[in-house]
Amino acid sequence: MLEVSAISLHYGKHLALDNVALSVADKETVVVLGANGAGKSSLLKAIAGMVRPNPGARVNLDGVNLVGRPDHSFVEQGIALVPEGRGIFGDLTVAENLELGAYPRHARPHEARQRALVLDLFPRLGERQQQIARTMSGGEQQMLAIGRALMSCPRLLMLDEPSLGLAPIVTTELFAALQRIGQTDIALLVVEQNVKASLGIADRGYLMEAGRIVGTGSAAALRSDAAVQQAFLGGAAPTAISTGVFP
Ligand SMILES: Nc1ncnc2c1ncn2[C@@H]1O[C@H](COP(=O)(O)OP(=O)(O)OP(=O)(O)O)[C@@H](O)[C@H]1O
Repeated sequence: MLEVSAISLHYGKHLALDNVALSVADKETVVVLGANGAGKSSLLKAIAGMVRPNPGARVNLDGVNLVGRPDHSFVEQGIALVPEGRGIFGDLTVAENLELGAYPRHARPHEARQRALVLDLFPRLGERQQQIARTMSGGEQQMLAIGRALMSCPRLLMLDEPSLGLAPIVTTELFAALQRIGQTDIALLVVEQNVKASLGIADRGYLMEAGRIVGTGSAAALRSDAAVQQAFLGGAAPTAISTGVFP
């Protein structure tokens, strides 16, 4: 469904993404792993149309290249990003945030259905409809951010560090909800420092280092890979990972 290729991105002279290629199949859950600064957030932003990669880049959704189109057309094509830091409207209520999520024209006819899906996934949002978003806990705000993204009827939901700053029990709850979303028609592309939890819900994964994809494999293969274990699962500092882990 999503085929990304030749994505290079400069911030001034700094090459943040170097010829990245990646794919996500229909209904698939894919995780992107990498140390801080590897380029994971930049990659999601490029796929969401929030930053413009270098000429020649392709973000193909069902064969249509979206690069160069205005950013709202990425949402209209069914791509939603829950950014790091959540991106909710803190001064608005839960209900208002969800309503704004359904703003894209294609999503409006499905607002009631999507709201039902969101409240089924996150019953707490139903109990807090009139609460001002910024007064909610971090976990509740993350649920609202995901709920707001779901209101836009995405076919591809991307999440940037959804568990950042959350307590372990809240993270468990969050990943259970993501797993349920992954069982629907929605494909997921997740960037996450919690490698264990993200590989637990993923079908496949990619490893990024210094702006490049350096490995890919099934979630099971990644989980048992020595380099991944040492860098992310064994308690060693998640610095650089060796290249060519999955040639
Ligand atoms: N707006 C920007 N201007 C300049 N440099 C940037 C900008 N955004 C990111 N960078 C740089 O690009 C590189 C990739 O950053 P990015 O945030 O994509 O990495 P990341 O893997 O998501 O890291 P983290 O896990 O720390 O968020 C880093 O070196 C970062 O400092």
